[in-house]
Amino acid sequence: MGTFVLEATGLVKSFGQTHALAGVDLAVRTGEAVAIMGASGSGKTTLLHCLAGIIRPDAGQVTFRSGAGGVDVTGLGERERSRLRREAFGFVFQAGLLIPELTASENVALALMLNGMPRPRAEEYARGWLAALGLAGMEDRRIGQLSGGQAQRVAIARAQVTGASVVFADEPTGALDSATSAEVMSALLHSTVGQGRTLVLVTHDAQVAERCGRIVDVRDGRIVGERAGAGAAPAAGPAAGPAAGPSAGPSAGPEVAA
Ligand SMILES: Nc1ncnc2c1ncn2[C@@H]1O[C@H](COP(=O)(O)OP(=O)(O)OP(=O)(O)O)[C@@H](O)[C@H]1O
Repeated sequence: MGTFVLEATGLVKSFGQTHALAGVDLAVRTGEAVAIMGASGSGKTTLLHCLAGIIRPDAGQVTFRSGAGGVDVTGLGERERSRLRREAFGFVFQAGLLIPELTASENVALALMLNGMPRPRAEEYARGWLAALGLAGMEDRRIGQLSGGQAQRVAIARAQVTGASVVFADEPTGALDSATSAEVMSALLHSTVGQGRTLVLVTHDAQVAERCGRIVDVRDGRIVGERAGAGAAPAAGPAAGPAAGPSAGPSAGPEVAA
């Protein structure tokens, strides 16, 4: 029924004797915020990495935009998967993985420059996104001169400036206090599902998970339960327009960088 922005079937992944994923099916609709929860070692990050084409499962399939014209992510070679990740996906990790020697705006602009956009235009887009995420005036600070929450908002800007259809976040609030975590989650949700994009996140934090529309529980490499969170359900139909998104942030799609 219908198409999914991501559809995983029968995912199996082992590391030596460890069965990290033991048969996972998961279908994600455009505009959903899905939280993956579970104990340490249950397979959450492995699942996220398979969905995002970072690692290849031993068995099973991940399809991006299933239905006509869907992309078999698991069938792609390393180069094509890397291109798909750069153009269609965005990533936010606990540590942010920002480059400390660069400024906030350079960190964000880099994502566009890797897709071929000239630096002045990339920096202009980056500044727009940073302003939209409440960081106006901090564009020229190096990452070490920002608070943890501010740095995470830079990471959110970087994940989305390319117009990513799906943002993957692994413990995006893991290092933050609860007030800052709530702010960062608001920024993350507003700039993803608020714009009709899709968010898939891994978290240990029940409060963070509750803000998503859907919570999936993983145990021993399997999905053992699923429930609705308090977050909004996705709008029916295809991606909503950018009306609800950060107006100052140009959602430069991958085609802009061509
Ligand atoms: N690259 C790897 N090499 C070997 N074992 C791995 C590797 N990646 C994951 N594992 C193992 O696979 C299992 C699942 O790991 P995964 O990181 O997916 O769990 P997780 O639920 O995300 O855990 P955590 O909440 O602690 O981050 C664990 O037993 C882990 O040790």
